[in-house]
Amino acid sequence: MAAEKDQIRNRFSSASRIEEVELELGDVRRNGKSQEVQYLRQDACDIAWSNLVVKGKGFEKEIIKNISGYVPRGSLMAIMGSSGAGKSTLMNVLAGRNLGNLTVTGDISVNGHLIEDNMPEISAYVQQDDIFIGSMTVREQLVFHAALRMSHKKKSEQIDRVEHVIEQMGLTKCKDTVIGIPGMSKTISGGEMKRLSFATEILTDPPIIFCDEPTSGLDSYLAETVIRTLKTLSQSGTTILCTIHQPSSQVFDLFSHLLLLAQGKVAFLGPTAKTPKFFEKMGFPIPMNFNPCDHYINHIALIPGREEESYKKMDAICERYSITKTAKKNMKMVDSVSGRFASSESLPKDTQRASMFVQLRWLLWRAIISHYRDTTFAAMKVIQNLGTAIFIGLLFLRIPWDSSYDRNSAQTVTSALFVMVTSYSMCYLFLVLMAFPLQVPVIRREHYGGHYTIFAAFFAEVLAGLPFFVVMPLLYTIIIYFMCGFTPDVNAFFWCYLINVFIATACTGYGYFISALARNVKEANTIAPSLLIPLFLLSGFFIPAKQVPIYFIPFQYISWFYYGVENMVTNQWVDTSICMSLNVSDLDIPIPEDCFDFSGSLDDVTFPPVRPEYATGIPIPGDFPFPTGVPEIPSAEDLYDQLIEEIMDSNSTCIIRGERCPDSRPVQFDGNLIIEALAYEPKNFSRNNWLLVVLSVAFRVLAYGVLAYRFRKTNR
Ligand SMILES: Nc1ncnc2c1ncn2[C@@H]1O[C@H](COP(=O)(O)OP(=O)(O)OP(=O)(O)O)[C@@H](O)[C@H]1O
Repeated sequence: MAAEKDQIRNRFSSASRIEEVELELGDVRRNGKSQEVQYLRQDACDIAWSNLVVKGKGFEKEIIKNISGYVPRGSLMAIMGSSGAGKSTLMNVLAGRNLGNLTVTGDISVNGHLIEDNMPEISAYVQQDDIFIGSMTVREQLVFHAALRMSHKKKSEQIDRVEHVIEQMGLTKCKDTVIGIPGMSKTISGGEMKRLSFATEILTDPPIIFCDEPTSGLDSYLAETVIRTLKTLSQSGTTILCTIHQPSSQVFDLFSHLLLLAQGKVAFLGPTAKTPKFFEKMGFPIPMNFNPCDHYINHIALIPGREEESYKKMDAICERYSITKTAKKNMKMVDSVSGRFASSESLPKDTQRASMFVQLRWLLWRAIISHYRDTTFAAMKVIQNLGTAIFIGLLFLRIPWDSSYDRNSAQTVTSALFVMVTSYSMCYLFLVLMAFPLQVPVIRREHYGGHYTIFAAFFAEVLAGLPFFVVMPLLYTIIIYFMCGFTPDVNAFFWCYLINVFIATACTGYGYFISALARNVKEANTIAPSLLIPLFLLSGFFIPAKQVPIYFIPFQYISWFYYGVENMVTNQWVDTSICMSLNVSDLDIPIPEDCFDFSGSLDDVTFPPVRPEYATGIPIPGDFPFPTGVPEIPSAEDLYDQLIEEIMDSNSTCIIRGERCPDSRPVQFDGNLIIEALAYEPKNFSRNNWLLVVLSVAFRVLAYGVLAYRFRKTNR
């Protein structure tokens, strides 16, 4: 015994804490279970909490009702209770996580140091749900965490640690397997996921580990394996607290300590070995061949229909516990250690946050893997883009590089421009909405774990996405531009591509913003249409920009549809000509012979200008959807009418000014008329391009702001 204590004394830096170690050893011995000695690590931690009261924000009802407790270093403690007893709430409060909706009063100390909001820095928290970036392999997940959380160590040490943890958690078989996304792609098994969660958290060998339901979803063998691993860790001095639901007897036997919660109160807290005696003294001995956990829970459960009786029984058990020797000893420990030191700065830190450069480097590495490794998702993105482009091309098919627009084809091309911008925006926006919200919970958890800043995570994500937004628009533009026979001009082609890039970056920025507002993919996809439709309707295609009601003007300012469509229409039609066929022989009125000699250049009669009333393309609300938005080019008959009027009025020789159409059709008129009819303005071209760039940045800044606000420290 003396030798053991000496051994511990040598390993343990703070001599003043030896009595507690002795107490722990005493507890182990008194239960007569084993000769095992706990060789405590240098940075081992004991946890105490006093007068802890927890309420839901805005609720009067207390979830945790003024409880105090003490967990000695090196304990493996099970927190048990019936459903709704407050286990997860207590765990979250002790771990300092997920406190956004809770009001907490009371003190929590580690080694006597009062904890404020720094528990995450000195502990690991294995949460119930295993969330990862699914396109990483098991090993990459650990290498990434080692790089960020052990940046103060050499690379070789990090890799050694990764390999050690892989072996320790039995992940060797699947170390190079891609983790996968549940419900979307093939994943490693549930047990492997759980072990990977543990491996990720124990990489840095933290002195305290919180585990929320570590065995949920595991079969009995795996559950025992996981708890056995925790047992080994605790034997080296790590303090581990687990909420757990009715473990098997074998698994339960591995826990050194038990905390039973009964509707927010302590029904028992102490060495597991003392629990049977306590219940026996209460008159509830464990029946033969009965799982002790089931027995304990049965006595502290809130039974539906017998609530009053259940509460009375719970109160009796809690009161009885409070006068036991175990409770008194606990209280003594709480009183002696609680808040002994005001500052907790000297406590061992689990994680050393890497520099911003290291954070960005590794986050970018992960984001690139996440964007481009998942071949199914990448292929889906490409197919979606190219498929949409080909569909639009086929729908508005024209001879490529054909400059001879007639009335119909001018309308078709203008519609194609609008459809190109809108469907392209939708494709890109929903790609972000399908992918980014999946990453947000991972970012949230890792940010709260202190591994990196939201800024680094978001910036890396944005950077990783950019190549896609540059390359894909090129393919998209090539397909549509040629299939739809847009204006045959190299400059115009490159502008069309560039505008598509600007639109892609603007609409994906909006996608990031919506994703930042939502809690998951479903929510993001639910709110997206209502945030998108106003911007879509304000593209200027349905209602000319100048007729937008004043209260919608702010939406118009942030509508990339408006800037994008205006620029696409301008790019296509500015200073181009639209040729019309005029069949002179069809006319049944006398026209001077020379009237349609198009070879001349007389200016006596100008070709009738298309008067605004001819540009009847101003949308009619009832005529939704969009093709009505295309200005109606005046028909040849309309033009004849005008022309003949002019001829009659002027009584002059009738020769039309201008050049022949390239294909010998007689009349051409200015494409600017289409721009005018839609109330777009060519002079806005560069302004719009700049505004698209500004929107791309502004939406991303906004998305970052929302994430930073949602995941602020006080919301942890
Ligand atoms: N933020 C909150 N606001 C209001 N009530 C809350 C809040 N969080 C939890 N509760 C309530 O507190 C009680 C305890 O919840 P908690 O999740 O801690 O129980 P639990 O013991 O972990 O239950 P289970 O085993 O079913 O997960 C429940 O009645 C729950 O509805």
